[in-house]
Amino acid sequence: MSRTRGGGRHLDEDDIRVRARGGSRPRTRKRPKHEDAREGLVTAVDRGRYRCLVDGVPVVAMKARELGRGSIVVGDRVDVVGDLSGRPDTLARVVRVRERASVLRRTADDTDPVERVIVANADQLAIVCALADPAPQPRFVDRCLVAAYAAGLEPLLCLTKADLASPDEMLAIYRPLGLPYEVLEPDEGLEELRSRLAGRTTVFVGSSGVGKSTLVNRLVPGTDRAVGHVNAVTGRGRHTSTSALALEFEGGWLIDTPGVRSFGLAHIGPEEIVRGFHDLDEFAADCPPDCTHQADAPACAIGAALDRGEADPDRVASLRRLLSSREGEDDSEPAPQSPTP
Ligand SMILES: Nc1nc2c(ncn2[C@@H]2O[C@H](COP(=O)(O)OP(=O)(O)OP(=O)(O)O)[C@@H](O)[C@H]2O)c(=O)[nH]1
Ligand SMILES: [Zn+2]
Repeated sequence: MSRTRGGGRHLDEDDIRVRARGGSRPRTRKRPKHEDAREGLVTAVDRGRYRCLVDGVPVVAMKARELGRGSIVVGDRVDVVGDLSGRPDTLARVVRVRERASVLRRTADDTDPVERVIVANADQLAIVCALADPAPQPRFVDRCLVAAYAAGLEPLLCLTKADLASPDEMLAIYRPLGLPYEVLEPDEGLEELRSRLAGRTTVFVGSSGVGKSTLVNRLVPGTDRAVGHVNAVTGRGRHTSTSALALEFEGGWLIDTPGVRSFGLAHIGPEEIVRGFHDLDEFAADCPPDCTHQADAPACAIGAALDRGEADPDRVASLRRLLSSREGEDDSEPAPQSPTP
């Protein structure tokens, strides 16, 4: 039972708005609890339409009015009612968003007070960074790490284009963080990476040209078409404007984020970053309120632990670098190799 008034004609955004505002809605027989709702997973969002996988069938849905302004994002587990056939020109309704196990957020830049949830329920953040062409951007990686720690996602560093340059320098920077990482070449197998992705929900982020699409395509062949030419929500032939797209992968999900080039970190406090450093977090409990934990912070307990030889200097340097990554705005330029004390 499609909600179209005029039969199975093409629905567009205006149709929906008109109908949602319209006063006479003979179709709504009240089903307050939506007992017939089925659970779905949101795999793409495009201008008020949600593509949901419901019992293995991709269904396009709109948001039920009763949900108000709350956001629905890729990765959300939702309850869906209405036409769940998945046939063209049918439109179901999302009536509930289930509690999220995690939310990955961003702001447009570090001063933007409006934070936006990009993806829900992910558990891993694959940070794609090229070793050359474009030059590695540790600053971008740092900001992604901060976003991952704040969201409670496990970071996974994917260093691409290893055929062009050595990973040694980048690995030296990130080794103290104990990150899982993958060094990737175009002609080498992806077995280890695959095993790290299987059964999990992984968000891929990367700045332009680092080879993220190439990598996602190698993992899930055929996504090029889905992303580039066919609208991921409606399946129709026009370019998509989705900001994220979930692809099934070996018992889990890969979530590509074509529109996400950087993370504004305005919404993330220093505590959330320190929380990602389990070995330093306990020292921080003794810091004065609003401690910056930087080298010049008075009475910083992390600094004191460093002086006593109880904190790992490389870890402290990494923490300080991540803390200061909140202060800049521009992700796009390669980071100056700042020698952190
Ligand atoms: N040498 C080399 N080139 C690669 C590798 N991976 C991707 N490339 C090339 O790098 C360029 C950018 O790759 P994309 O996969 O489009 O990069 P992207 O990160 O998706 O960037 P956008 O398309 O801007 O989102 C393309 O010309 C690829 O062929 C690699 O491992 N080695
Ligand atoms: Zn401190």
